[in-house]
This record gives sequence, structure tokens and C-alpha cells, in this order.
Amino acid sequence: MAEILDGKALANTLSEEIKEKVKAMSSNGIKPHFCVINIGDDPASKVYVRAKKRRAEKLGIDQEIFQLPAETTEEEALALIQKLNNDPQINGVMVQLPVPNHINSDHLIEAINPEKDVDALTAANVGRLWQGTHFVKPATACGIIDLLDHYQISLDGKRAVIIGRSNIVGKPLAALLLERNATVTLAHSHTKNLTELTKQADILVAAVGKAKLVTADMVKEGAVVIDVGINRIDGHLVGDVDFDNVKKRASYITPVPGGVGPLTVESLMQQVVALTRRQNGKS
Ligand SMILES: Nc1nc2c(c(=O)[nH]1)N[C@@H](CN(C=O)c1ccc(C(=O)N[C@@H](CCC(=O)O)C(=O)O)cc1)CN2
Repeated sequence: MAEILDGKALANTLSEEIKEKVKAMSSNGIKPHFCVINIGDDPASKVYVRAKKRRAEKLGIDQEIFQLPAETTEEEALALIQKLNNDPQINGVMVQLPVPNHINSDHLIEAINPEKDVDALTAANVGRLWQGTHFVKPATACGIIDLLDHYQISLDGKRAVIIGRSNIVGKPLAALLLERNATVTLAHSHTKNLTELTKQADILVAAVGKAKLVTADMVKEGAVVIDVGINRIDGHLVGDVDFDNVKKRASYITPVPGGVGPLTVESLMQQVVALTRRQNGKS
């Protein structure tokens, strides 16, 4: 039976470390300040943005949430990003995803100054991620690596299969696992014989958004299974992994909720601190 990878507990531990760092910065007159732009009425986004606001407040980080109406034009959103880019008081800027269909999220992300790109999604920061010269990392991928490290799960030489090639999870996680010498395969909706691949995985990550996509027969005995999916079914949250059955085969597994999700928020706060330090000449 698998050991549970408790993301919530780790998030609380990391929180104490971040709080100490923020306190030390404050005593040098530096206070991190970040902004989240949320456009439209996506109910899940509102939950996540609220979680970020609360976490930042708890850590002593200044934050501003720009809640814009669904009819906001791309030009209006771009103008706001420019304003935040030009404000020396602001260290981090992010656009909560998804945005309404009439707005191209790539245009908004690319408009963010890479030095303030707290999500690490601009082309410049994606390039740095793959080159191993990054100073900021996408929150969810970073949280997953922190979780694996915390449980001393070695990655060197391990075969990692990630299902899902999104810009916010699958691709950056592939880069970070590669950096740690794992052999990485990115599977996606066009992948043939998915089970053949997943059965070879020492580390299996599901980041698709399809409830219970990963079943026990797709998992190698003793694999580490990371579930990034958040699916709301009849008012309940379920992941992309059939948790109850897969846990009987895996050595470690993340629950949903309480696994990767809480680390996303915590990691984001780490990135805000990292960018603020960098902007103030600290490594
Ligand atoms: N610009 C971005 N947009 C989005 C990102 C992102 O990293 N950058 N990630 C997700 C949403 N997200 C943060 O923004 C996020 C997802 C999940 C959680 C979380 O704590 N989940 C809990 C369950 C909470 C619930 O829904 O009730 C858990 O899994 O335990 C926090 C933040 C998409 N957009």
C-alpha cells in the first residue's frame, strides 16, 4: 500500500521558511509585492486567487488582486500589465488562467516583464528553464519537485512519464525532471498505446484534467504516482488518478485534494520572494 505524499503538510512547513525569509527582508526595508490579474467569473479561479491572497497575507507579502470583468478587452488587460511592469513597487505579476475565449492568454503572458514573471511562463523564462539558467520556476512543477525531494525520492536515472503537455505543468515539469537526470517522456492526447508507456514509469504524473484517467492496470508495481488533476464531480474533488485502486500498486501517491494543489500556492510565494530578492540585488 502506497505512502501518501502529504502536500498540505509540506506546504505548511515551507510556509514557515518563507515567513522567516520575508521577515528578514522586511528588516532590510524590502517587502515583496505581487499582483494577480483575474479576468472573468471562472468559479475555480476565484477560489485559487482567494487562496493566493490569504497565503500572501499570512506570510507578510503584499498582494493586489485585479478582478476584471469578463468583457475586458485584450488591450485593456495589456494596458494594466504595462502599468504593473512600470511600477517599481511591484515585484511580481501573473495572469490567472484560464482567461475568457476572446483574449489570447499568450499575448498577456508575453507582455509581462520576465523579471516580474512570477509564473515563469514568458518565452524568456521558458528558455531559461530548459537551459538550466532559470531564476523563477512555474509553481506547480516546482511544488512537485519539492514534494519528491521532501520524501527523498530519487530522480536520477528514473523513468518519468508525464501525461499532459500544458505550458503550466507538463512541459515545465519535464524540464525540471530532466534537470534532475530523469529520463522523461511527455504523453498527450495523440499518444498511442499510453498504458504501454505508463507501465514503464518509475514516476508517473497525471496532469490532464480527466477524472480517474489513470487506472491500476496502467501503473507499475512500486511506482511513484503524482496526481495534478482537479476534477469536480457531483460537488466532490477527484484527481486524474483512480486513487483507491492505484494506491494498492504504487509506493507513493498524492491525494486530491491535499497533494499537489496546496504546494502550487506555496511555490508561487517562493517565486515572489525569489524575484523580489533578485530585483534587490540578492542572489
Ligand atoms: N497563471 C496560472 N494559472 C493557473 C495556475 C498557475 O499555476 N498559474 N494553476 C492552476 C490553478 N491554481 C493556481 O493558480 C491552483 C490549483 C489548485 C490549488 C489547490 O490548492 N487545490 C486544492 C483544492 C482546492 C479546491 O479547489 O477546493 C488541492 O488540490 O488540495 C491551488 C491553486 C490553474 N490556473
